Amino acid sequence: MSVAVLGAGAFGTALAVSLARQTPVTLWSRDPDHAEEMRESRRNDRRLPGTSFPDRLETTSDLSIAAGSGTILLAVPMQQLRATLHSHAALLSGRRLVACCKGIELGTGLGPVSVISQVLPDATPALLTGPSFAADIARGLPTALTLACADPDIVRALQVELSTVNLRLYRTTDTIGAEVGGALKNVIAIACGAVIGAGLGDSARAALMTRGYAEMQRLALALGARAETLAGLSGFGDLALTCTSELSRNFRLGLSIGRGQAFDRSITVEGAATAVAVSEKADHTHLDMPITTCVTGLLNQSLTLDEAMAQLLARPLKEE
Ligand SMILES: NC(=O)C1=CN([C@@H]2O[C@H](COP(=O)(O)OP(=O)(O)OC[C@H]3O[C@@H](n4cnc5c(N)ncnc54)[C@H](O)[C@@H]3O)[C@@H](O)[C@H]2O)C=CC1
Ligand SMILES: O=C(CO)COP(=O)(O)O
Repeated sequence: MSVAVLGAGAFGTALAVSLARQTPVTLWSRDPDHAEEMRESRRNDRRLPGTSFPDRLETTSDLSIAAGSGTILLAVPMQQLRATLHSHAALLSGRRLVACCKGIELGTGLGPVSVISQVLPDATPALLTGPSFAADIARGLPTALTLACADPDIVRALQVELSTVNLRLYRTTDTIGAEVGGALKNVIAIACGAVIGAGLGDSARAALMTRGYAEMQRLALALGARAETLAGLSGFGDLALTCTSELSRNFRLGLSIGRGQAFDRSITVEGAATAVAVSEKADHTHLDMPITTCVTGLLNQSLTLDEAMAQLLARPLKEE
């Protein structure tokens, strides 16, 4: 079996490097210069510096070559997923497509599996998500992730195909739970970064993580997910990683908000758009998502951090 990874960012490259230690992998970049640069240097210095490519990793900017692989991983940012699928619909239709992005689409409120299903109804969509930094995967450090696909036979086959000696995949058929956990944990990580950046303390962070988890569960259950999925790697696991590590870009965006510093908006920070998308969804469905709403307010500068904290602390007292 061979694998293609579409999107030569940090995560796509890390997955390609990891998988190419055991199987042939084609890494596709939309930019021919980038694909050629990687082919010559055997590295991706633009997005994942310091990692050498295994022999079985090839790069290309020709999607018809990449699409010859049996399984296709989509490692483009969430808000670019629909455009990528539309641009290459003829080659991707009817294929096994494993989304590797985390987020909820602006405008539609859909997660990655749902976007694939909508754009390419003949494809078999899956989602690879959970706690992992690209740098850790590329170095071959021990990692465990969730692989979600509605089809129980296909998810088993993909689990075997995409697990490696260092990358252990757990499977689930609950794609909604996996989508929501991976998306919302980034929003909560921005909130946690903000309180740490402002010096509000580890106790405040623990409160946000726990109540943020309650928001993740509330949204996921309302959409038909299973509670145990949220307790797994794609939910609790990724929340724990992202809210506690400065390697996380979402957490670092929060830190910069808390410290009143500028942040480079060209960096991929999925939680920013997802906060807006989820706030809209919460409004339509009358779901109570106070932390997500506050993060949206911080990002669009309609709220200061002091005002956001005051709002959260002044909410009516309730049962846990
Ligand atoms: N970096 C990490 O540690 C991890 C990232 N992820 C997820 O992976 C996804 C991608 O993140 P990164 O790779 O880190 O981002 P990145 O910013 O390093 O790379 C994104 C890549 O997507 C490409 N791209 C953007 N729009 C495109 C389009 N329309 N068509 C083709 N290619 C396009 C860009 O050229 C770039 O190479 C995100 O959803 C992120 O949440 C998940 C786990 C870990
Ligand atoms: O998803 C991730 C860890 O699981 C990566 O986090 P960031 O996108 O915040 O860097």
